[in-house]
Amino acid sequence: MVDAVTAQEMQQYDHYTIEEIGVPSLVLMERAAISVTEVLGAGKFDLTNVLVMAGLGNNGGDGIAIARLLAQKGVKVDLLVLGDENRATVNTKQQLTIARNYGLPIIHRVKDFRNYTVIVDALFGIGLSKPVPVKLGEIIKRVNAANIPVVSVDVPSGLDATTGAILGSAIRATATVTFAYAKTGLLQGEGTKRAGSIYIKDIGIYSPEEIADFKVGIEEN
Ligand SMILES: NC(=O)C1=CN([C@@H]2O[C@H](COP(=O)(O)OP(=O)(O)OC[C@H]3O[C@@H](n4cnc5c(N)ncnc54)[C@H](O)[C@@H]3O)[C@@H](O)[C@H]2O)[C@H](O)CC1
Ligand SMILES: [K+]
Repeated sequence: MVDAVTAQEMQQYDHYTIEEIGVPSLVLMERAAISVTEVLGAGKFDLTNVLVMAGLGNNGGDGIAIARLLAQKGVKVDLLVLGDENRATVNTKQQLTIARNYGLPIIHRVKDFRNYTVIVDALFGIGLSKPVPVKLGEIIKRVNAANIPVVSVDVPSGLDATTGAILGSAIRATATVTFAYAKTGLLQGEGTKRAGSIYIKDIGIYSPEEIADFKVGIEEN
């Protein structure tokens, strides 16, 4: 049984699942978004007025999909997209197209984060390897100062998913919904203080070892 993985190991498992097994990355993104929406809707969070903060990487893509799923359930949600959309990943651009086709309004700045009842943090995930850009660091500080419950997607944004170090500034989450396996950075360093309650969600990504076990199990049946 795999305990916790580094960002690099998770990227390898992600790549293996997409390239070798053949699960499309947008399917993984959709399952990731559904798993976070389930945690949000499980009763621990007040969904009266939700803010989703999305970056340009695939973590942001998860966030945009979450906002769309919440809106389709009739939840009042604002979708804040930070950065130049032209620099977004392919999957995140696709999520923006889908969100717009469903008529989701997209905002690019927030006056007062205290107006929301819960904030979904999808700025950065396991792909962050250098200090967060200054402007986004300021936003992270304002969110932390607002003392509104925050649910982080995969890892608290600004945290190194492997070491648990803070890369400039990092979100202080009430809960973190992480995909497939815990990340070593959530269990050490500043990670233990920033992650909040950790939910590990199966979204269809497994280590090659676990897939090998599957095959054995299936053959024996
Ligand atoms: N591996 C999986 O299990 C799956 C992961 N998913 C999600 O994808 C992220 C990882 O996405 P990636 O594109 O590699 O990087 P990040 O989203 O973590 O972004 C970090 C990277 O992007 C640049 N960046 C992003 N936003 C900005 C911005 N506004 N300004 C400047 N730069 C920005 C930055 O350079 C960073 O280096 C993973 O955590 C999961 O959430 C899939 O959705 C499902 C499968
Ligand atoms: K995040």
